[in-house]
Amino acid sequence: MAVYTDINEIDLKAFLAQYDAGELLSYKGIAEGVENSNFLLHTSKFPLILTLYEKRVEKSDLPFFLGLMHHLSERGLNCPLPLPRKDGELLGELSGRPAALISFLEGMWLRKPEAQHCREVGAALARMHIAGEGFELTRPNALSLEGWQTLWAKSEARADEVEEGLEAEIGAELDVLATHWPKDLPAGVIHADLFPDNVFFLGDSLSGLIDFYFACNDLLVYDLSICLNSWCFEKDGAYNITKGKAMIEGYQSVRPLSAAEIEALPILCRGSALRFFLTRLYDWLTTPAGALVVKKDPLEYLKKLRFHRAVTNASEYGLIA
Ligand SMILES: Nc1ncnc2c1ncn2[C@@H]1O[C@H](COP(=O)(O)OP(=O)(O)OP(=O)(O)O)[C@@H](O)[C@H]1O
Ligand SMILES: N[C@@H](CCO)C(=O)O
Repeated sequence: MAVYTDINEIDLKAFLAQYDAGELLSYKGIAEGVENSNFLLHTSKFPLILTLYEKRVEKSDLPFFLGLMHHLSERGLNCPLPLPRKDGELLGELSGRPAALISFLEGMWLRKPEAQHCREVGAALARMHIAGEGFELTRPNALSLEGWQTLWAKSEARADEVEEGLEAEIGAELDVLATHWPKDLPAGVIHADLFPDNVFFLGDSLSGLIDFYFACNDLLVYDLSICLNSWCFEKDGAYNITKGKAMIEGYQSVRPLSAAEIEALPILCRGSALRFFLTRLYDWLTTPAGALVVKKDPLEYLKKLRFHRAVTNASEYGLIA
């Protein structure tokens, strides 16, 4: 359960009084997620999500995340809208953490997405990339090449505890990625964590995207590689080419990829698999036993990384030339 910071009713009522949000009727912690503490609030006016920002979120990045949700929402993307306080600020403080209220989005995330859902996610991702144009703030990707090196330095010495030989394998992978990472591809605002639990559906229709707390400026097609990794593999570790093809077609129905972007897909998929392997590995090694959070398996992403390493051509993802 991701409630790292607890709140009490008195503090919450005082916090809420800074907003034009009505009277508090009820609140409860939300069990999902691993990054921040989330609560569902019911007030006399509307339901709201209260987020307390935890370890991996820099306070100085919050204007980017909250401003981006506002920007995307104004451009017609269905995503949560931060509620301004009476003084106009989007960010407040509760229980010693930076905190914000955002609108509640109807829908549920899919435990077993199918190809048709992957197609919708691809299209929604491309719409987000286009809607992000013109956003005036920028934020470099803290979890790209340099950030991976920093994370790795913190886990490297204990990596072989997780699987024998990992220290050498990941060290070599980082070198390959540093040498071959593409630079001159179309860039813009990316979501950077568009996993199934961050996409809501009502029935079979996509109803919205949430959790913009890794959003940043990076290569647009890198974001697609994150979605291929998180949506298009089966539980047994096999890549589902039907889902991959549907996702890429969905994306291209809104924003066609250039030849250079297509060519870069295998290396980008390797990078994004490594990114999630590294954050999971770090959490695996450092989260204390008994913490109220479900740790995610780093080896799931190691298997994906190995799959991508063997890919020689983007057509293996389901792309039709
Ligand atoms: N705007 C929203 N509307 C409805 N439910 C929401 C909203 N934001 C968050 N939630 C609920 O809270 C849960 C956790 O939210 P979120 O994914 O932002 O947390 P996180 O800790 O950042 O998670 P992650 O592990 O995906 O990074 C979601 O799965 C969803 O159930
Ligand atoms: N989506 C991430 C967690 C949030 O960074 C993962 O599954 O590892």
